[in-house]
Amino acid sequence: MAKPALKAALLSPQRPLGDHPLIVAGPSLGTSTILWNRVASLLGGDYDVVAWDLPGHGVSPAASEGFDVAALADAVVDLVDSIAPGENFHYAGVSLGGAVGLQLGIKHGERLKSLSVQNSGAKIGTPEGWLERAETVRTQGTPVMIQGSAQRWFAPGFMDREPEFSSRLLHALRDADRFSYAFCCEALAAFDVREELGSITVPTQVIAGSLDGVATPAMAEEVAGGITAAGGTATAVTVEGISHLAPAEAPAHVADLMRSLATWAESRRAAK
Ligand SMILES: O=C(O)CCC(=O)CC(=O)O
Repeated sequence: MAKPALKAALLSPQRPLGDHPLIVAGPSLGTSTILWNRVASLLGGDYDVVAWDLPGHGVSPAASEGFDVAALADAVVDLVDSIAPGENFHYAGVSLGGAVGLQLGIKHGERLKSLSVQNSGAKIGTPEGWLERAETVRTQGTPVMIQGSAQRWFAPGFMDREPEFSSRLLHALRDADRFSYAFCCEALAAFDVREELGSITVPTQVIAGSLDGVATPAMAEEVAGGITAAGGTATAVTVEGISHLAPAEAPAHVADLMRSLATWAESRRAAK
């Protein structure tokens, strides 16, 4: 599988990297680094926050061939090495970005200080569903997804309360490259790490939205359970009243959870 090229945006204040712990944040399918703006503004005083974009989304170039979630995880490590060579980092990701986080924990665990998996799972949806979506978007473009994704992404009332922010997120979906979006769907079709969760040893939190029908609280419990069953450290938390985009819908709660995990993981590393 080809390793796609990823680009990222620094969401914390401009300053030399390295004086603060690094948080690397990953998007859900169809969104961009915008997803992390609010959490980054809450954490950016104490952490360097770098958010990456999926191929053909936001600032990342379109992919010309398919990739899997493992290749995305490899590309995230390359990205980190290009801005902070060899540095260990806290990782947070939503849905497909969370799947990349699980893959990082499995394959590149030595690089992670902590892992925050949000609105995600060890397997998301069905291969048939993703392959059908890939074909639809390849032939009709990403605008065909806007209505359905808006319903899945946001809890009822969010778009009325936050018209500008929700519209920016949906514009990222409209502007995404259709072929890259389809490749992402195919990567999700092939993604299933339920049998590999036990190899994740980095401290992990799994955040679910109580109204998320894509990545349910039960899926978050499954991830945390798979890690703890093998002796790892993981907790599952359900945030009430939100759907599929936790950092957009509940930024203060998510930032608090991420800060708690990162602080605890840093102090545990310092004590070793
Ligand atoms: O959000 C993801 O990364 C995968 C799930 C999804 O595509 C949600 C949606 O737009 O239907």
